Amino acid sequence: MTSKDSKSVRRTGSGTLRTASHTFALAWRADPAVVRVIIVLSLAQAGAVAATGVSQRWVVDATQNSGGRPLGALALAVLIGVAAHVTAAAGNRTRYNYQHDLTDRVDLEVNREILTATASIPTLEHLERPGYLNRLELLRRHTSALAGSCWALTDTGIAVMGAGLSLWLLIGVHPALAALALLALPSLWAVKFAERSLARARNTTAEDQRLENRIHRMVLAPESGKEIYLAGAGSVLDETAHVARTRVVTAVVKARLRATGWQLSGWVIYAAGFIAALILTVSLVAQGRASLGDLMLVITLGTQLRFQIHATTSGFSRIAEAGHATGHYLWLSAHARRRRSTGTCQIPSMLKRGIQMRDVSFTYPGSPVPVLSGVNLTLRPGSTVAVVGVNGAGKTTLVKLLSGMYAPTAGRVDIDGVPLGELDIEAWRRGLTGAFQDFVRFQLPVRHTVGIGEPDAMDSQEEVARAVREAGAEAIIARLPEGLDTQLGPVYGGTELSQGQWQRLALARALMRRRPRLLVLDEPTAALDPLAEHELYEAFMRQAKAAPGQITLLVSHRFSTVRGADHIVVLDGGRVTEEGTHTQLMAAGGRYAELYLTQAAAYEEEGDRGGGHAGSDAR
Ligand SMILES: Nc1ncnc2c1ncn2[C@@H]1O[C@H](COP(=O)(O)OP(=O)(O)OP(=O)(O)O)[C@@H](O)[C@H]1O
Repeated sequence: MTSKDSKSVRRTGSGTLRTASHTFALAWRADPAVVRVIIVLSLAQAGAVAATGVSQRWVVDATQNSGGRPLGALALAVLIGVAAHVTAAAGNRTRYNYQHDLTDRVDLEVNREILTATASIPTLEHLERPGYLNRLELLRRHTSALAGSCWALTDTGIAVMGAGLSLWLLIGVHPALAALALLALPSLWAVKFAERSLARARNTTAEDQRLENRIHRMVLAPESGKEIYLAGAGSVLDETAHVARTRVVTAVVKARLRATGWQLSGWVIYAAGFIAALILTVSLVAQGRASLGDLMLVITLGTQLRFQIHATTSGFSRIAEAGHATGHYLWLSAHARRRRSTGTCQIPSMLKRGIQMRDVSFTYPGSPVPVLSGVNLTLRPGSTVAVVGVNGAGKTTLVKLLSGMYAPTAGRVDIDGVPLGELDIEAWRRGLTGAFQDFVRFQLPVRHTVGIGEPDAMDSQEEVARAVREAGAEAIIARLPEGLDTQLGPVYGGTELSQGQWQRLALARALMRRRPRLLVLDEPTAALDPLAEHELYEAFMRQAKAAPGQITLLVSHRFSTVRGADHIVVLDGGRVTEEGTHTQLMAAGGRYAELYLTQAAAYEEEGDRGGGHAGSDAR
């Protein structure tokens, strides 16, 4: 083991202790009375096996010399034996049930902590890093081990105490019987090797586990199910998931087989030692140096020592599993702490200087090619800014940087002169709202599907009705059986909407937030017909003019919509190639003018053919 390895083992060891004390605190908070009961039962459990052995020795010896021992002592020995047996059997079951229940409750809390830590990271870029996602997957799969880490430690402590007591009694019969403990060591080592090999197998197949989960979710989700059905891609995806699963299972089964081999050889060594211990005790009895009661004690404790050592080793393996999950848990907590926004500057209630992008460049994690390069832009308060460009030009990426979902790789984004990183990011988020092309279908009652756009007002009938009205979605609600209370989506037996209707509700959701500093509309009307889109944008631009501190950022491929914006930015290959008003850009006769005229000609042609559908765009 290198010094680096041993350092990391030490770190995980102390990390397991730290996590165990944290989960113990969570269990205590959940139910202190139950924790007390578990501790008492655990301590009783530690002495139960030794007490059973001693009482059996007394009973046998008392029966042998019934004249020498009073009947009362025999009765006491029997009583102790019965009490120890009941404690071992019933107490163990009760303790196990209580521990199980508390572990489930702590598991819930731990999962909540994981979500909170993930959500506290201000940007979203970590959600696209395979390394991060793999560790998160491993952590999520082992949260119950983490939640039970305090019981893994106490159970192991109790098993060690119990085994210690048994050994002490065995040594009392003959010191050589202490060798039984030494002979149990190989099985302890075997557990350690087995755990390591299992952890390695899990780590190396984390990506396959994630792939299989994702494919299953995709196949079962109605949104992706449609395309998979039409393409007949179910069997191909099924095969991919199957291959990934097979790789996981093969690696884990191989590791388990190796583990079983190690453990079996450990137990064979112990069994040989136990037989030798029995032969030794029988010879001691024959020589009169030990009583039949001692032989009984060796049989009972020798058999039980095997279980106690098994409990110790499985306790160690639970600690190792918890340690494995602890490593990921501590990493996530540290990562979230490091990435947590430290900005404290407050955002003015109304932007005065607006948003400036200064020499901004951006490359997605893991990608060698920059998506945005040297972008300089000013978005003035009270204006509507439209961003146009062909597919892949970097429009959505620009929106992600402006809203703080991603941090620029170079350059900076200033809000009223303050770098985004120095702002109280939560406050900045509360000042944002937006609707996107890939909107979410929240399958909830309509009032919450819309209201969730402003959690503080989601139960306000008035606010939800206003947002619905402004998004032009009143006609959709009027047709629903229970109006705003209608459950949406087939997953919960609710009403299904068309793509365009869902999109209208997504727009209404974006409009729930009153007086945002930045309203982002990133092709949120792609599923609407062109006339409806045009009317909506006209309405948005009118509203934007009436809100002096607000910036409305509009991404669209439809130039008839874009021309009404105060400022138009043309992106090409991640660079700003033109900017200005529609009139200025047309006069310049550049790329914008070319795209605009091409699209206008297409509209006219279609109109001449009697289609009257101005829906083509500049893609
Ligand atoms: N999460 C991501 N990881 C890596 N590359 C990405 C990611 N998202 C987008 N890209 C790449 O960034 C480039 C710009 O994408 P972006 O979505 O910003 O373009 P866009 O102009 O909005 O395109 P569209 O008009 O098709 O919506 C594309 O080449 C795309 O492949």
